[in-house]
Amino acid sequence: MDKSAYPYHGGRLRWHSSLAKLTFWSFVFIGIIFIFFRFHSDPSRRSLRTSSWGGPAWEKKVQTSARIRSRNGFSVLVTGAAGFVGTHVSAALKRRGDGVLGLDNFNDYYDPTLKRARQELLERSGVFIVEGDINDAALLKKLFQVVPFTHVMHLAAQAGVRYAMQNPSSYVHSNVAGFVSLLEVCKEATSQPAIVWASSSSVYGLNTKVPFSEKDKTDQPASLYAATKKAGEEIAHTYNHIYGLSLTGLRFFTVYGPWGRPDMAYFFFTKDILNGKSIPIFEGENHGTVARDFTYIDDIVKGCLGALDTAQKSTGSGGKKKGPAQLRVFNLGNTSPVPVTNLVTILERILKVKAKRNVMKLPRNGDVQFTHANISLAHRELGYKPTTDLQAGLKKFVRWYLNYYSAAGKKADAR
Ligand SMILES: O=C(O)[C@H]1O[C@H](OP(=O)(O)OP(=O)(O)OC[C@H]2O[C@@H](n3ccc(=O)[nH]c3=O)[C@H](O)[C@@H]2O)[C@H](O)[C@@H](O)[C@@H]1O
Repeated sequence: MDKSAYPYHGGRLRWHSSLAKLTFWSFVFIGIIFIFFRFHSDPSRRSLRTSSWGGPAWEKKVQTSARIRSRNGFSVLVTGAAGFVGTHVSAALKRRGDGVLGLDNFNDYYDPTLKRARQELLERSGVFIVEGDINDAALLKKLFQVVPFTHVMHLAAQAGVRYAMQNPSSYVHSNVAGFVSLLEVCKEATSQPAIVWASSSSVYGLNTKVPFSEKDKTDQPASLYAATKKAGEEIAHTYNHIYGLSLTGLRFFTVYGPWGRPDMAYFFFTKDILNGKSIPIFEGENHGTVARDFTYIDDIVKGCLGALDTAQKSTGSGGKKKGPAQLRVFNLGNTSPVPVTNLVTILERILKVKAKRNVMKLPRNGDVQFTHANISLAHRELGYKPTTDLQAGLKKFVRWYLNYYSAAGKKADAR
């Protein structure tokens, strides 16, 4: 057929096809822009996205959750309440009659489904978690207007040692800026709360003298994570000095257990062993042992409660210091380091599956070769005495893991 005999028809076809092309390329363009903003946006901004808050119904929920139900009980704001340690501490405080209000930004550093499941667990025991970021000063101020918190258990943080190389700004955002934002609001309160917060064993960095003691220097952090926790300790000193805030930092040593963090080795080793995947096991120079002072969550919770119970009142009010206030730092470890290879052997025994071990040199990714806590100070001052060894604690973890991931058909979306 001679196409030129039908010029109009041919033009229409051409017009249709160019319209289709235009539409197609517009979608591609919009898609690229969407992907760009989804994956390249500043993580700090991403986590600042908060759900709506405020209004009489919301305030009532906040007040009810924070209401003290025991004699001499506390009213505690728990930041990072949907996190691993935050969930356990919130539940324990609630159980003994303290008022507890949670705050969490539910970011996607690891599977947020797990955080939502922890939230459900807490909600069933009467703990409400406000969805918001510690950098949101307006939200924090509002919370302090609604509830005169006696204590803040500050556990919100960007955790994980190795991830700091991938997303450094998230550490500065949460562990430095977020901490300052929280302290700013606390110091302004008419009745300043006492603050207990999570530092880390990683502040001991490249130290070689063991066990690590609070008296040791902490000026050789091996990761940005450790550096931000160390910065937190210095910031705590400043706010204590200028504003009279009572501050207690707890140096946690590799905390593990049920409802744990999927980015941690014991957790994803379990997942990978069960899936027949090989696991990378780090070793030091000349096949040197890499070991951790793994500490069971229930022991850590007891340490946290001990710290809250012995925290003295802040002395300032409305941003003005009235006198010297308490400033403390404690190691909370198990004080019996276990080589990572032994951790794997224990998991093999519990899971009844042989691991595919891929032993490799400790990468330069922020990891240190060993940790070991001296806990005599915490024992003396907080009555802290860990009672769970790694074998017993991992058994409890595996029981929870199998139950959690089989029960709801949930996928162990560990990393
Ligand atoms: O105690 C602490 O301060 C820190 O404890 C953990 O950090 P880490 O001890 O490095 O815990 P994991 O990431 O679970 O690693 C445990 C051990 O397994 C080793 N590992 C890790 C990953 C891997 O692929 N292979 C491997 O052998 C690490 O070198 C380390 O010795 C937490 O992730 C930090 O948030 C916390 O602050």
